[in-house]
Amino acid sequence: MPPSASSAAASDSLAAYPWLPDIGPVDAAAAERTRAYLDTLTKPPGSLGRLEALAIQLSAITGSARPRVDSPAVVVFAADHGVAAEGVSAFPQEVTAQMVANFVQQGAAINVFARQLGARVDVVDVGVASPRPLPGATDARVRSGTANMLHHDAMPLDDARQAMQAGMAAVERAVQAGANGLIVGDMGIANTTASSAMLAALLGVPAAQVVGAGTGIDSTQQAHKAAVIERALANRQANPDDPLEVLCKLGGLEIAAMAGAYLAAAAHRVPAVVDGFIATVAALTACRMAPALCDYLVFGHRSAEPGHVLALEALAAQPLLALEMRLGEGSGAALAYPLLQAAAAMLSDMATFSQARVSGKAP
Ligand SMILES: O=C(O)c1ccc[n+]([C@@H]2O[C@H](COP(=O)([O-])O)[C@@H](O)[C@H]2O)c1
Ligand SMILES: Cc1cc2nc[nH]c2cc1C
Repeated sequence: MPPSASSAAASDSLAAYPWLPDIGPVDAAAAERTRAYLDTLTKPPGSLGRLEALAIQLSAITGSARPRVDSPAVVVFAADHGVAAEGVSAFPQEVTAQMVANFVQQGAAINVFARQLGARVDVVDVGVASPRPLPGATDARVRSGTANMLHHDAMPLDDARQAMQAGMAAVERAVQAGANGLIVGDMGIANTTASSAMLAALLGVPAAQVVGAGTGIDSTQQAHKAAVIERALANRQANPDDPLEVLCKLGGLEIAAMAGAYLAAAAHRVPAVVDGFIATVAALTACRMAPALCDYLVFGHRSAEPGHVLALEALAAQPLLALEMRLGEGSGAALAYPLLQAAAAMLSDMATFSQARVSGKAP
């Protein structure tokens, strides 16, 4: 996107959503300098492929010739979904709170992958349907789960805004504590239903095209899930051109918090790695609210959830990994994170042709 288009979009979003942080365009000059510098390093030009594009993006985001991403933080937002009552998940709702306890006790996949990165995991309750507070989690609960979108709007505007602000606050804490990279994850039984409904509304596609197995439902259950979503879409009539309305009518509190987290990370010029399906729907929503955001996001992986491909295409995003994972929690983003570190190390540690006295390309 040319800088003028991007800054116009940024100020448009500020006018529409004055409570969002101001996000300027990424640093095109820093990106250009890194693009040129990469060709002075001891490798055939372009031979490190998409790692080179990633290094350029890290320079564009941070404005630095030597971007640093050595101190990542993981934030997992947890919330429940009223639509779970429709039998759309393979697991019962209480698993959300139980997994929050597992995150706190360091036993989940994201804890294991975060440890490999030396990153702390902040588990933020923005809407779990359980007694509060959840020991060891950050209590930022807006309400105890959304309403069932089949019969009511998932949440009022004030709740969505509060959840987005909880996401921003979590990033603020991480950045103040020294984080220079963010891995954002989700936990919420039935949140693939909410994400699928949002995506179908935003893209104007049938639910059957975006629905998948989630935590592991079979094809009959998937047909039921798609039918529930179609009825919810008909009942809610969300305006596809109003991403905040789509979030309120069909979304979730952790989805709102993730959207806020991406926006806050971009405002701090800190790269945020987007995880799987739910995370990408949150990113799409945030990018529709503040188009300048998109250049600040790194897409970690392509999940096995079929709607993820459509969400990525809508963002023109190319994920780094494709491991057939469908876990959430930020697990795919955490596994991709070492690629950001490799891209940054390439810029800071590789010798140039002249330093290493290696001959350049033959004329
Ligand atoms: O991130 C993904 O791509 C993803 C795909 C399928 C399932 N999940 C996780 O599984 C939960 C939602 O699945 P479900 O079947 O309850 O809608 C929620 O906690 C998500 O983090 C996550
Ligand atoms: C066990 C379990 C772990 C999860 N992590 C993210 N979503 C999940 C859903 C379930 C069911």
